[in-house]
This record gives sequence, structure tokens and C-alpha cells, in this order.
Amino acid sequence: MDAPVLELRGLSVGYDDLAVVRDVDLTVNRGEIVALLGANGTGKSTTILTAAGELPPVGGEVRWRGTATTAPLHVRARMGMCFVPEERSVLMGMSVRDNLLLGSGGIDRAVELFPELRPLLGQRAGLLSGGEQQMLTLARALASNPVALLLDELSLGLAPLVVDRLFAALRRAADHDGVAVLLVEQQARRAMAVADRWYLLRRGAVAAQGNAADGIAAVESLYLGTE
Ligand SMILES: Nc1ncnc2c1ncn2[C@@H]1O[C@H](COP(=O)(O)OP(=O)(O)OP(=O)(O)O)[C@@H](O)[C@H]1O
Repeated sequence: MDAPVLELRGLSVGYDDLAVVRDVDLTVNRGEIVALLGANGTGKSTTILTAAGELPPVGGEVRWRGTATTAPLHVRARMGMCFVPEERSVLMGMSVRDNLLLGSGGIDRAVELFPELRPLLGQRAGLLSGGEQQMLTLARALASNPVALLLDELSLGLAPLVVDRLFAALRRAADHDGVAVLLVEQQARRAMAVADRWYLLRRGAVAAQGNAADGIAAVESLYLGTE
């Protein structure tokens, strides 16, 4: 069997001397959507930022297609790892068209993935709704044909229908193009509806993991600490 596209092995990360992520093991395979769940402040963003090359681990390693890597974010991007951070990443002063041209995939593929963007191509990105901005972000990311897509809270503040639309595009990318997706999400129910497997972080460590068939109840009791 092929090595996982992305693997975190015994990963620990800290700010100053404080370890906030401890000994995390996680894999994402080709064509798989993996959700990283957990309440506020449990270390989800710290974990995905380290996976993306934005933060250095204090212990353990990040492995990319079978080999340990310490490459910075922009080098990982060239290797096919596409990271979408929690803060909006469209350039607000530029048109939708120019935002798409900044990606390596061009406009046609992006509009094929999200036809909703076609009438908005001339519009300034800053004038789009939050959902349209995230659509633009995801269209630009997917059009670049990533090997892996790492997404930090893509759904934050968006209406349920928009989240469904974005997640359906992720599912399609995983199923049709074999993209490996790591999805950091606070909304466990929605994330689990699209993911193949999930990990739940609590106080920086993996408290539980499972697959789509496990059902939301198991995760909810873990969130609440009633397991
Ligand atoms: N730059 C930083 N410097 C110091 N501490 C930080 C920094 N960023 C995050 N932390 C701390 O690390 C811990 C984990 O934060 P992180 O943002 O990774 O959690 P999270 O699960 O993504 O939370 P949220 O869902 O609220 O975004 C928190 O206690 C947070 O206060």
C-alpha cells in the first residue's frame, strides 16, 4: 500500500515553552477526507499550521508521501500541499478574475468547479459575500490540482447551504481526483457528514478517532466529556 499522503508522527508543538499539541499521530491517504475536530483552543489550528510548514514541531515529524519534511510552507505548496488558513485568503481589492489568476490553475478550471463564480469574475473580491469569498478560495485551491488540501475552518460563519456546497466540492475532489483532504472543523456534525475518518483533539492530544460509520453520538459525548 502507498504511504499516506500526509502523516503526523508523534507530533508535538508549542509556543514559547508551552506545549499545546502533544504526541499527535494522524494520517491522510489519497482520496480521503479526514476531519480534525475539537472544541475551542484544543490545538487544531496549531496542528494544521505545523502540518503546512508554518510552525516548527518541537517533537515528532511531518511526513509527506512517505518522507519526513521540514520544508517551509511555500516549498510544500510547490510539492502539491495547498493550505487554506482560517483567515480569509482572497485579495479583497482585486477582482475575482485576478484572484483566480494568482493561483496556478487558471480561470477555466475554477469556473468549471464553481460555475457560480462566472458572473462574478469582474467583481471586486471584497464585495463578495463570505460564502462567495470562500468559494473563490476553494475554487482557486482546487483548480491548482493539489495533491493534498489542508483547510482550517473553511465553514466559519457561513450559512449551512453554502457549507454543504463547499463540502460537496471537497468530496468530489477526493473521489474523482484523489485529493487528500485534512479538514479542521468545529462543527463536528457537518464535518463528519463529509469525512471518511475523524480525529478528536482534547487539550492538544488525540482523545479519540474513528470513521464515518461511528456516528455523531460518539463524538458528541467525547466533546462534552461524558464518555
Ligand atoms: N501564537 C500563539 N502564541 C501563544 N499561544 C498560542 C498561539 N496560538 C495559539 N495559542 C494557544 O494554543 C492553544 C491551542 O490553540 P489553537 O488555535 O491551535 O486551537 P484551536 O483548536 O484551533 O482553537 P479554535 O477552534 O478556537 O481556533 C490555545 O491555548 C491558544 O491560546
